[in-house]
Amino acid sequence: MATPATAAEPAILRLSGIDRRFGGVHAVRGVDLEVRPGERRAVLGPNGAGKTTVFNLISGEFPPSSGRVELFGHDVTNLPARKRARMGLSRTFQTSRLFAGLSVEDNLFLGALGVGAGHLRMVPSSKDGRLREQARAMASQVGLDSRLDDLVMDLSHGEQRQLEVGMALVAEPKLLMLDEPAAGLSRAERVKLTEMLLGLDESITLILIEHDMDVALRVAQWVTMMHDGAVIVEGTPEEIRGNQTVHDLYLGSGLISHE
Ligand SMILES: Nc1ncnc2c1ncn2[C@@H]1O[C@H](COP(=O)(O)OP(=O)(O)OP(=O)(O)O)[C@@H](O)[C@H]1O
Repeated sequence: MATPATAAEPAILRLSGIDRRFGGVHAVRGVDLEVRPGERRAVLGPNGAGKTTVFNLISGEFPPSSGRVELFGHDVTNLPARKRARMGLSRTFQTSRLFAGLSVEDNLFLGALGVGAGHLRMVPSSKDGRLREQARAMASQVGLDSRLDDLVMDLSHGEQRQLEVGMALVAEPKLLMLDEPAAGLSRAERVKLTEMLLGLDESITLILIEHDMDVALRVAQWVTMMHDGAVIVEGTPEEIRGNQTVHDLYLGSGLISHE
């Protein structure tokens, strides 16, 4: 299926027939997916559709039962998560991976150091200043500049989600993957998140799992809809809004969660 990007551009991510079973649960069934550089892609679907499992297969939390994962033109099917992170993949998780006892700035500093990518290194002090600057700039980008010195444990839920996005971004990824970044955010926070995502540098490719249709369909140029482990529809946000299957399954219910 064609995507909005030109066919001449090589894919930044290609999944070919990936399958994943957990014992008797067939969580992901023969998924093919191609994402081009700079694309904004949303992955939608009801609870249990297999979205997070696909994310885990892309980031390398575990391997597929069968099929192939290519990142930045390389076969990474059997490469561990930290190596994929070093190649330029950065992601958030549904559950927080922040350092609750450290400040916002220190979290972002550690993110800039590459802690999330699993390669913390000793930094000469000359570089320390640059990374601190990077951390502060990122706090501003995700709307946390007034909270720099505050401990993560003292942030609101919404602020923690903003920081998680900042932690993923401060590593300067080529591919950014966000797992339900709007979950639990207030309406005002969701609007801010949407603006921030729309303002991301064009060089960053974004894949987003999101139950909030306003956020997902505003940010995405292309949408992949999953159900029961498989991709059932792909299209532009307009096509997705007008698709009867999607409507029956998801949008028409008016529900965010079906379980
Ligand atoms: N580690 C695991 N062990 C066993 N079953 C799992 C595991 N991870 C996911 N599953 C199962 O795989 C299926 C797909 O789950 P997944 O979390 O990928 O769905 P999802 O679309 O991300 O759902 P949600 O929107 O609720 O996050 C579900 O039936 C889930 O219970």
